[in-house]
Amino acid sequence: MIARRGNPAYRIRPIDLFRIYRELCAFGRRGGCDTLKHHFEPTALGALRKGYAGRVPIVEILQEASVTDSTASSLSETDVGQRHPLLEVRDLTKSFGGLRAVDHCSFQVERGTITGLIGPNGAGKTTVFNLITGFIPPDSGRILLDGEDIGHLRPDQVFSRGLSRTFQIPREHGTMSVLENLMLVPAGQSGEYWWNALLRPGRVWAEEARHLAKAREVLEYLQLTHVQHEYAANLSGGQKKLLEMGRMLMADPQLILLDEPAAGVNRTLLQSIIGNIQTLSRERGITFLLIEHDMNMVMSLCDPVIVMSEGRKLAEGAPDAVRNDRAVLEAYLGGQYAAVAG
Ligand SMILES: Nc1ncnc2c1ncn2[C@@H]1O[C@H](COP(=O)(O)OP(=O)(O)OP(=O)(O)O)[C@@H](O)[C@H]1O
Repeated sequence: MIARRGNPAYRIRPIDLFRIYRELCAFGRRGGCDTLKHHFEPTALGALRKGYAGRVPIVEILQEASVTDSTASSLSETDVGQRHPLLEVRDLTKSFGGLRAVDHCSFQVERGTITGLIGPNGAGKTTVFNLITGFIPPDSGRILLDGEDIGHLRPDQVFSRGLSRTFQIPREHGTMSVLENLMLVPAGQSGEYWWNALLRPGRVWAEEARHLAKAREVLEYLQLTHVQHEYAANLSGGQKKLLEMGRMLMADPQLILLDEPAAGVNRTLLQSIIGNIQTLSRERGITFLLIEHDMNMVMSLCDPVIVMSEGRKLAEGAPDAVRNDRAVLEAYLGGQYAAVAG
């Protein structure tokens, strides 16, 4: 596609062109240029390197391809143009006996955002998380992840599609070390089957070495290396939340749902958690949807903010707009939100 610029240095073999096209399609579905370099698969990068023989920086090529090149523009129309939000909740409803916890609730989460989900106690936020992640089935409504209906899937199936979550109360394996907690995450490990250990020991070791390297990288990233051999049960509340985040990262998620990441966390670790969310969003293109009662955190970290009340979406918008929304203030009845709104 870029070969049509007329510069022979830009010529690409058809097979590489096909790979690039395929990867650009995948990229288009995932979100813009900024996140491309983090999502590009090694095969495509290899193809690009081969095609361009290192003459142009990869990111520059991709920006050209997706922004200015005419063939790439037609790609945008056919593929990127039909791009859907990363997560879409449509008309979701869930009752527990006579109590309607989620009541025809609809909202969207756009790629690359850190979206806040707030609302007074009992508004239905955690129930929405449980529905999205397959922990409970909806009574009605749809949940679409990247356009695919995931409303009927089990939690592990949702997880394998790149959607991870944390819980209000962390669910670490207390009698295992921090490192082991991370090593457990990758699904379908060959070592889970005893015959592989006998028949394919090399494969099992190689896989374990890969997971170990990744776990160490995640620990370093989250600054938990110093507690890697500690039992998870011995960690502080904040460290357990970081460990949960680490478990998410082991799965290379595209969307992370955080349920009250600030609850029970001291100020220092809270800054670390906030910093990690921002960096992961900016550098790895991970999208976040987070429930939080700490309004200072929500207002400084999230954009947009979705407000739920009595099972429904009450308001949505930029933090400042939501902060001054009368209906939102009323829903909180002059509680902590009103205090922040000043
Ligand atoms: N498994 C359940 N069985 C019965 N009622 C439930 C169940 N889960 C939630 N509820 C009820 O549904 C309503 C919404 O609860 P939910 O936990 O989703 O609210 P929330 O907005 O997350 O509240 P909070 O901010 O206090 O965590 C509440 O009245 C709650 O008591």
